[in-house]
Formats: sequence, structure tokens, C-alpha cells
Amino acid sequence: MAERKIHALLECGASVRVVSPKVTPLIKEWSDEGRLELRQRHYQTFDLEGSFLVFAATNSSRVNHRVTEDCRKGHLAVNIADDPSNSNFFVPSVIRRGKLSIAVSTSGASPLLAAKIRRQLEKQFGTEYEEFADVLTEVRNQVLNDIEDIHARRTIFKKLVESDILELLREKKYDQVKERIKNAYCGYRS
Ligand SMILES: C[C@@]1(CC(=O)O)C2=NC(=C\c3[nH]c(c(CCC(=O)O)c3CC(=O)O)Cc3[nH]c(c(CC(=O)O)c3CCC(=O)O)/C=C3\N/C(=C\2)[C@@H](CCC(=O)O)[C@]3(C)CC(=O)O)/[C@H]1CCC(=O)O
Ligand SMILES: NC(=O)c1ccc[n+]([C@@H]2O[C@H](COP(=O)([O-])OP(=O)(O)OC[C@H]3O[C@@H](n4cnc5c(N)ncnc54)[C@H](O)[C@@H]3O)[C@@H](O)[C@H]2O)c1
Repeated sequence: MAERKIHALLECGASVRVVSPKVTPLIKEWSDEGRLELRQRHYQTFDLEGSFLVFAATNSSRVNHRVTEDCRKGHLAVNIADDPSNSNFFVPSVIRRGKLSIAVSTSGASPLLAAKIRRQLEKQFGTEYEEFADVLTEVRNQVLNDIEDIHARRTIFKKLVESDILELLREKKYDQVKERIKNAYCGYRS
């Protein structure tokens, strides 16, 4: 379980500290590669020093409870593997498409349901959304720079989001994408 959470944290660029007498081969590999800090021993309160998010993920509810109490005293956000009702945050099931993230949470009711909905959404939101978000970023920066009227900007953004650019990206018709962007701008550029 810790391995999965660590993987997600590393993917997000977090700096990770692991405290455990035993670790999986993959966690050991990440440690050897210098991708995380490994303290290969039992948990001590001072392991929390400098932390922002804490995951109490041992197989001992006594130890998890102790970590939770230490976090409360230190005002740290803690996720408890075997006691969701006492966690102060849950990890959602996430789809990432570049700058776009879609998170699904059942507030602890059923992680399997969250994962099922994630798989359904993955089909609906394909990899073209990554390109779409990149195109929108570029155009939005241009519009923010070129057009002062906030209502005009909103009209342009609405036109772009509701255009067929997404389908065009899916079909790799990049010339037509440029055309749509030009059209959205039409009449506004000073
Ligand atoms: C979304 C995801 C993210 C992630 O962890 O990366 C996630 N769990 C995932 C998978 C998963 N977890 C479990 C199974 C086995 C089937 C089952 O038991 O249902 C599977 C399925 C699998 O392995 O495929 C077991 C399990 N999970 C929790 C408990 C404790 C309890 O409920 O008491 C137990 C029982 C342990 C035991 O048996 O002792 C608790 C939590 N798990 C959460 C998140 C939080 C609520 C999220 C929400 O409801 O939205 C919460 C509350 C705390 C947290 O961890 O933040 C990820 C799917 C990623 C994806 O595929 O997209
Ligand atoms: N939230 C979730 O998604 C989820 C999923 C599966 C399991 N769980 C829960 O997570 C917990 C862990 O499950 P697992 O399958 O990863 O167990 P596991 O036995 O594979 O791993 C437990 C780890 O805790 C370490 N540990 C034990 N005592 C420790 C201490 N005092 N200090 C530091 N580390 C210590 C062990 O060395 C081991 O590496 C269980 O309570 C389980 O119910 C939660």
C-alpha cells in the first residue's frame, strides 16, 4: 500500500521520506537511486520534522494511531491507512492529461468504485485533452496580453472551449486548429 502512495507522490515531484524496518524491492530501488530518503527502522516522532503530508501506512494500528496523535499535536495533515474516519485527507483516484487533472473520490466509501469511475472517465477523456490544455494555455496567454476588455476575453475563451478543436486535435488536423484560433480572435484584435 505504501509503495502505491509513494509512487504517486514521486510522480507529483514530492520529496519523500520513508520510515520502515522492511520495504518492498521497488522502494529499496527508489532509495538506491536517490529518489527518496529511507530511514530503515521503526518510526520515531522526530521523523515528522519538516513534513507537510504524512501517511501512516504500517500494518500496526497501534503505530498508525501514534503517528496520527503526533500529527495532530504538530498540526500536520495525516492519512491513516486503516482508519479513514480519522484521516484529515483522502487520496482520490486520478486521471492526468498534462495540465488537466480529474480526481474521483467516494470519501472513503469504496476505493474500488472510485477506480471503476476513473476507468470510465479515462475512455471519455483521452490523451487529446493534454494537447487541448496546451493549446488553450498558449492562446489564453496571448489573449490576456492582447485584449483588455474582460467581456471580449470571455467570449473568445468560450468560443475556443466550445469549438471543435478537440476533435481536430484527435484527427491531427493542426492547420484547422490554427484556423479556429484565428476565427475566435476575429474582430477583437486591436
Ligand atoms: C483511490 C485510491 C488511491 C490510492 O490509494 O492510490 C485509494 N485506494 C485505492 C485502491 C484500493 N484500496 C483498497 C483496495 C482493495 C479493495 C477494497 O478494500 O475496497 C483498492 C483497490 C485496488 O487495490 O485495486 C483497500 C483499502 N483502501 C482503504 C482501506 C481502509 C478502509 O477503508 O478502512 C482499504 C482496505 C484495506 C484492508 O483491507 O485492510 C482506504 C482508502 N483508499 C483510498 C484511496 C481512500 C479513499 C478513496 C475513495 O474512496 O475515493 C482511503 C480512505 C484512504 C486513502 O488511502 O486515502 C486507489 C485506487 C486508485 C485507482 O486505481 O485509480
Ligand atoms: N488505504 C489503502 O488504500 C489501503 C490499501 C491496502 C491496505 N491498507 C491498509 O494499510 C495497512 C498496510 O497494508 P500493507 O498491505 O501495505 O501492509 P504490509 O505488511 O505490506 O506493510 C506494512 C509495513 O509497515 C512497516 N512497519 C511495521 N511497524 C512499523 C513501525 N513501527 N514503524 C515503521 N514501519 C513499520 C513494516 O515494515 C511493513 O513494511 C494495513 O493497515 C491495511 O489495512 C490500506
